[in-house]
Amino acid sequence: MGAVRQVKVAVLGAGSWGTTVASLAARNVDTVLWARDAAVVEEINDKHQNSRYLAGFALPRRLRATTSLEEAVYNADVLVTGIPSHGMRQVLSDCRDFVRPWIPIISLTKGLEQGTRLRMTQVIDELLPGHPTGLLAGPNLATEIMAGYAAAAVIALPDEQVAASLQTVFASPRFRVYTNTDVVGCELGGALKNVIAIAAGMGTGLGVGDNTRAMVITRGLAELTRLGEALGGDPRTFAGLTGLGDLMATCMSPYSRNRMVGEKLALGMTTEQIVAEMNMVAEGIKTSSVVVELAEELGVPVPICQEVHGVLHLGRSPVQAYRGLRRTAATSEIDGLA
Ligand SMILES: NC(=O)C1=CN([C@@H]2O[C@H](COP(=O)(O)OP(=O)(O)OC[C@H]3O[C@@H](n4cnc5c(N)ncnc54)[C@H](O)[C@@H]3O)[C@@H](O)[C@H]2O)C=CC1
Ligand SMILES: O=C(CO)COP(=O)(O)O
Repeated sequence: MGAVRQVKVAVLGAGSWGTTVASLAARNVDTVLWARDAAVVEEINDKHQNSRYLAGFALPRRLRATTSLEEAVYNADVLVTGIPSHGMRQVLSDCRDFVRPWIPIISLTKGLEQGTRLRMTQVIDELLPGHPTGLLAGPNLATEIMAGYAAAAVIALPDEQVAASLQTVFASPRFRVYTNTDVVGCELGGALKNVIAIAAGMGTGLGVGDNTRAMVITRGLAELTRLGEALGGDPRTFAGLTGLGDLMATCMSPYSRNRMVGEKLALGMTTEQIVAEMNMVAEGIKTSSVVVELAEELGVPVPICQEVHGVLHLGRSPVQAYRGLRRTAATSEIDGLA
């Protein structure tokens, strides 16, 4: 993939992040963005904007959009999927007849599939077997990237050379793209941090102190690392951009949708009310259930995720959740299990 300008990229999903990554790629290579909504496609092609998801930002003029999956995908050299986890399987299934057999497929999604409990690259491997499959992740709040703030991400694929060949597709002077071969660790970091961000948001909403929030973030990292390692991730990955880095960005930023969900729960809203008034996805809501199931099956303690799940899905209150966390026994910081 040396002659990068000749590479054709298809990005599926024109939400905040799909549109942002397509905008990054369009500055380097020929890029087409697939959206299911004709009005979104029309606005991107005619006005170079996506006001529903990225209001106020100008998109590259060379970025094209289409509602046709076949048109987006049939001659792509790289397929990028920015569909929320609950819709990924269906969209992949709809486009599998058009995808060329050898091309890399890169997931942008930070969630686990309900029911199957699969990571998104596993869902891709199931529906489109035989492709080099990986992901792009890191502390990357879409609106900050669009506004031009510097950031870094990781492109993770099992083959280092394929990962390295894709760096230039997404990178810019303000967007550093590192490589990693630990797909499992990078993918789990991105999915699990969303659940901890809901806990951090609840803390913000309840008015806890900064020390308390730091405790939640740090012990959240311990939880994420423990479960991630049990599921096959490299412990070093969780201290990197896709683990600690993304956890910090998401827990600290008022732009994070997951943190916002936590804040609204603390104000007394129910999960159903919050989802009903959101026009974007907060993956941590669904992923919290999968995390609790996986942790129980593997015997890995995840007290913070369990409290978040309790508030989101079992009617516990955020105050009860924070009281519950205070009651968790403090054991050895490094080897302890809670
Ligand atoms: N927004 C951000 O800053 C970042 C988001 N992500 C991840 O990227 C993924 C996508 O998130 P966003 O673009 O932010 O979400 P969004 O809520 O802004 O947009 C979601 C997009 O997916 C489409 N969609 C929803 N359900 C669908 C379905 N069943 N079938 C087909 N299309 C469907 C929507 O029409 C919309 O275009 C999520 O997993 C998120 O965690 C990752 C990094 C940064
Ligand atoms: O993953 C993200 C930043 O890296 C975006 O987080 P939210 O989905 O919580 O907005």
